[in-house]
Amino acid sequence: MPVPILLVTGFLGAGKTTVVNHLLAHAQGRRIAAVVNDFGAINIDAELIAGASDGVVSLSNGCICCSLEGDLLRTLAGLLRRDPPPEFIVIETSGIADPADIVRNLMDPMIWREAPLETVVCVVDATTTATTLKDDALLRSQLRAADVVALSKVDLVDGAGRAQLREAIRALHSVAVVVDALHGEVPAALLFPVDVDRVPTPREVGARRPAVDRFETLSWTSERPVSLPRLQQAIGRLAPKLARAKGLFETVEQPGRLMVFQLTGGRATLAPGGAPAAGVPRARIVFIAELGVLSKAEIDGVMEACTAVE
Ligand SMILES: Nc1nc2c(ncn2[C@@H]2O[C@H](COP(=O)(O)OP(=O)(O)OP(=O)(O)O)[C@@H](O)[C@H]2O)c(=O)[nH]1
Repeated sequence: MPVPILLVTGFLGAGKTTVVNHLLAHAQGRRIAAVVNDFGAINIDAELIAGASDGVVSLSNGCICCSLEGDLLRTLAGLLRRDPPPEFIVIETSGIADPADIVRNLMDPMIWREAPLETVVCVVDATTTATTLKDDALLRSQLRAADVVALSKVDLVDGAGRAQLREAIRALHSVAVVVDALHGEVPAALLFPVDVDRVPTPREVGARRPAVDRFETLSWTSERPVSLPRLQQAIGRLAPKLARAKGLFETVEQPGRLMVFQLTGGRATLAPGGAPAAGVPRARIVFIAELGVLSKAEIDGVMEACTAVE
């Protein structure tokens, strides 16, 4: 039986992991394997994915649309050799991935025969303005690859903003189904094929584009817990330069449990995470910025002050 692939794409921090987690939580007994690509050296997403019944494979420190494309194909081949193989495979791209290149690779005849690409979902942060969507080539490419556009964070915009964004999406890519996806809620029927005997049609893909390095990732780790008031100050300083940050760490205030830190679209949030794992640093944060905007020395300088003992 072919194993359908669901590709989840979308810009940095759009809400892809949230969509994947919602999907896995509503898998209704289906055996799903998740492949998660984080651009940074530390794959935070793999730890934030819960409930992939057939396991999570993490690909980090590069992008599966370019530097890690061979790793993706090898990973898929490995999943298909499992006994029993998964019933579905979900691939979460990194936020800087151009899905057109991934789609092209997934049409490799060997992969296509055993694991056809069924659906491409593009998660779009509903707070994105119509102008940004039109002006950003990467966002446009992510959108144009999609069968389904899932609007995340609809709770953060009013009806008029949402309507404008929907109109801009329709103007760029009228064939996609656009749905509101508050906290990742995309209807399963849009993602899982109803008719398992139907073979997906191969997709048209354009010529390969040269990879353009627009973002870089910097990782910071520490064996010491983070002080929350100091972190707040540090993020206040760094935020204007950041496209995205996320991390897992213990805090001075509540040692012995992990906090999940997220910064996207200038909004920082902190949520309780699981128990700290042995053998990994107590604090791990990945920062993503436009090339040349931030240096490792600056990150280290600002972040080390968050752990300094009085
Ligand atoms: N308010 C609100 N926040 C959301 C919603 N969906 C996702 N988020 C938050 O947005 C932040 C980023 O979500 P993720 O799912 O990690 O985004 P991502 O696209 O996987 O991020 P990258 O993999 O780093 O590109 C997290 O703090 C989520 O909790 C939503 O519908 N509403």
